Amino acid sequence: MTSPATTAAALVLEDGRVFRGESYGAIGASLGEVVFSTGMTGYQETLTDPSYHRQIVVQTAPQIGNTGWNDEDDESGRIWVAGYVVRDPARVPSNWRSTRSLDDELVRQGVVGIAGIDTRMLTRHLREQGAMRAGVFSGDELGSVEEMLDRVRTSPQMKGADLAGDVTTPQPYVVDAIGERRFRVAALDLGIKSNTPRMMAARGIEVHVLPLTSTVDDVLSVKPDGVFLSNGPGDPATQAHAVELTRNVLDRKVPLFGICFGNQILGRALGRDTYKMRYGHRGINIPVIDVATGKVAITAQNHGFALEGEPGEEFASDFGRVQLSHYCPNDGTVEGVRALEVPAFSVQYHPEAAAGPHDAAPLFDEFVTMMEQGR
Ligand SMILES: NC(=O)CC[C@H](N)C(=O)O
Repeated sequence: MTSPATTAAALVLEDGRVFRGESYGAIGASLGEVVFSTGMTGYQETLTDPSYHRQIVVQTAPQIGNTGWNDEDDESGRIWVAGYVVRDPARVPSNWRSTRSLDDELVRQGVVGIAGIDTRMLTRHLREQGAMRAGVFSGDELGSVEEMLDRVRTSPQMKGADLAGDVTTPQPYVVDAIGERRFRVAALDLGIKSNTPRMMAARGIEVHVLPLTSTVDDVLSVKPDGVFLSNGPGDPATQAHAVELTRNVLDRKVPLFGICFGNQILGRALGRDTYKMRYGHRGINIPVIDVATGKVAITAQNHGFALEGEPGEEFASDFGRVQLSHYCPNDGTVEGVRALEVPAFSVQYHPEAAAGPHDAAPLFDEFVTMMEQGR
């Protein structure tokens, strides 16, 4: 096999650091917030997770693309990452489900990437300096460092980014329950991953996925046994409408469950602020402690914002007492919130875990129990 000619590419960070490599996927320019993910598997799920909208993802796993691209693992209808940074792309993908190479899929979807990067050095830099704006440039877009840096420094920040509207479904749709329908859930789509309704459907839940602009009447017209707040991209501080909607749901005591962005929205609805973390949590082996039981779960995560507060802290809200129910022992970040007087809880991590460990899957059963008790 002869190796194809390579095209030079550069990753330019807002602080002036430049990493040179070769183009991977589409040739062109992409701008976004550069973040690293430590997952050793699941690159297809990562690439298609709408929460990564406007982010340039660095994979710390050195080899990417080994299992190609398949028709089953997408978490949404397209790749959402703005750009992609890898060390060593697979030359020959191999998997029984693979229908094409990752490289070809990135080209097909116009996603600009870069390969041959020392992703360990880059990750250490991001851990020290924090996630920041960056650009990947190749082909005609590869300019002088000054030019490229100027484009990076004039691109939008992640703090203050209002992005859920870009990824939400334009129209409501229904995911049928598998087997007998036991419950109906209204799921507010802030960037929902396909595996979430699937996990609910497997528990007899008919999921009505609703656009971000839905009103409380739209939600109630589903006659929901429960309301779900999904994951999603951007800064939770921009989501005033979702927060207000959540407050209306809490007022009516409809059981409510949220994941990731949904956790931040519920926390804000209960009066807590969110802040931007230095470099966030993205990976599939991140420990979380449940304050109530002291048990540790190994979890899949993808977040750059978090709720303020101390592990286990209790406080008064407009809806009664609340506890910050889960935290990450690595750094003390709040990873869950539970209302103690209305039926509502949420977690910052991913019980749908695609890819990832299944420790947290029972949270969907807890939502089911909450809906049973709500009847
Ligand atoms: N996966 C998510 O829902 C991410 C939530 C939010 N955009 C964050 O980065 O923290």
